[in-house]
Amino acid sequence: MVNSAASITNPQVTAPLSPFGKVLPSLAVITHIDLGNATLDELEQLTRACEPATFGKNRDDVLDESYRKAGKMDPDCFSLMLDLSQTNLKKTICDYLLEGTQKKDIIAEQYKLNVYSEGSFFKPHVDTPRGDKMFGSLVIVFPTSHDGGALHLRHLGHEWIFDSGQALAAEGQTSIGYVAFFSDIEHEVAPVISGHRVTLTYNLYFGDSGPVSMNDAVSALIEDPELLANGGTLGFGLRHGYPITDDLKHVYSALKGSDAIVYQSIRALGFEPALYVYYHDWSKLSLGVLVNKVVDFPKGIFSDDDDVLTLGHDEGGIIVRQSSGWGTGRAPSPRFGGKPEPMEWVTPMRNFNRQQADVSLWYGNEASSNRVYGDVCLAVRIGKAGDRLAFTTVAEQNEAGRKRQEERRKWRGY
Ligand SMILES: O=C(O)CCC(=O)C(=O)O
Ligand SMILES: [Fe+2]
Repeated sequence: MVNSAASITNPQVTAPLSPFGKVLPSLAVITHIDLGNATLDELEQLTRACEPATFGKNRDDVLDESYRKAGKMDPDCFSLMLDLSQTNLKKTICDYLLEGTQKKDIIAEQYKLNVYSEGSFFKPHVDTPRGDKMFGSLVIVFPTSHDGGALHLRHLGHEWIFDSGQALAAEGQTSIGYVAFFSDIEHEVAPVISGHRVTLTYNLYFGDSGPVSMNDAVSALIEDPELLANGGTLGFGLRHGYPITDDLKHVYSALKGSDAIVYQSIRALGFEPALYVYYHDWSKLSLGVLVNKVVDFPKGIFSDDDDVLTLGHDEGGIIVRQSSGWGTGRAPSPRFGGKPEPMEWVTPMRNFNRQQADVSLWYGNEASSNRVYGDVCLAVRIGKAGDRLAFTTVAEQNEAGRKRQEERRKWRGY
């Protein structure tokens, strides 16, 4: 989700107004309202010119005022002086919402003008996707004073609230509020207590150069001889949240949206993307360990050189080192024999699927209580430049991990 109050001076809407609701062109009364300075009377006129808003239910548009109470005006009944291409909104949405190779063209299709006056609301719902390429919605809230009418967005137990009435009132200059969110986000407009919440909704689509070309984008990335020249691991942070239990097997078939596209594109190129929990080593920032399950970290203090990395490695994990960026020079624990595998993050790690555990570990010569964090990602092994498909397979890695785990068990005596 992105939201903000963008500074745009005097957004204006021109609307044909009629006391009869839907305006027929021949009967239309053309009125112009400056939504940056609208009077109460103008807003009431705008409200009256709207039709009751319907909502999409099983492919039908349904009118049910116990579910959605608001006014709507179709785009052929108004024209706006707000031109999205004159703002940086599409760029902002692209920067915050889209990742990696999806960061291309966005098409924002004007959908409806809505007026939520006193007592209006829209109960929890997800927007009906209009076509394969639709990935989300954008709501613009004009600076007309209102109390209540906050937009609540919910996803996997998280909730974000955008109280446009408060946010816009707090802005020093005339501004619009905006929220953009993915199509699978449940959202709700709380009842408007007073005033008028005037919004414009857009359907957001990927342009032609969007994720359909993901295969090409991933293949261009892998063909770059400077990227992991000697082979290594590419990491993709997951964009969506999934219910995680102790292993990750069930997540493969549940992958959604851009996560599914990345996964399929990589497989189509002959590589083997796999899901891992990436446990961070906070004391050595560029290092981490990829484990194909949630690690049940032991309680209690271990030997001197136990740390998150070695414990993860003992569980069959692969120690990886970010190959560029800050902190890349620090060494892993001496007990870990092999060299960490170089890793490049293609899309940043997100914490939607965070696993955490409290452990007591040795850092330097002091035992301390630590919270260990693991985030789920897709990782792909690639061979060296020129021979990218010569990579260690997931089965080979798992076998090596299993042997290591067995050795550690013997060594620890359990
Ligand atoms: O007005 C809003 O903030 C959201 C409206 C909405 O959910 C919709 O039009 O589908
Ligand atoms: Fe909606």
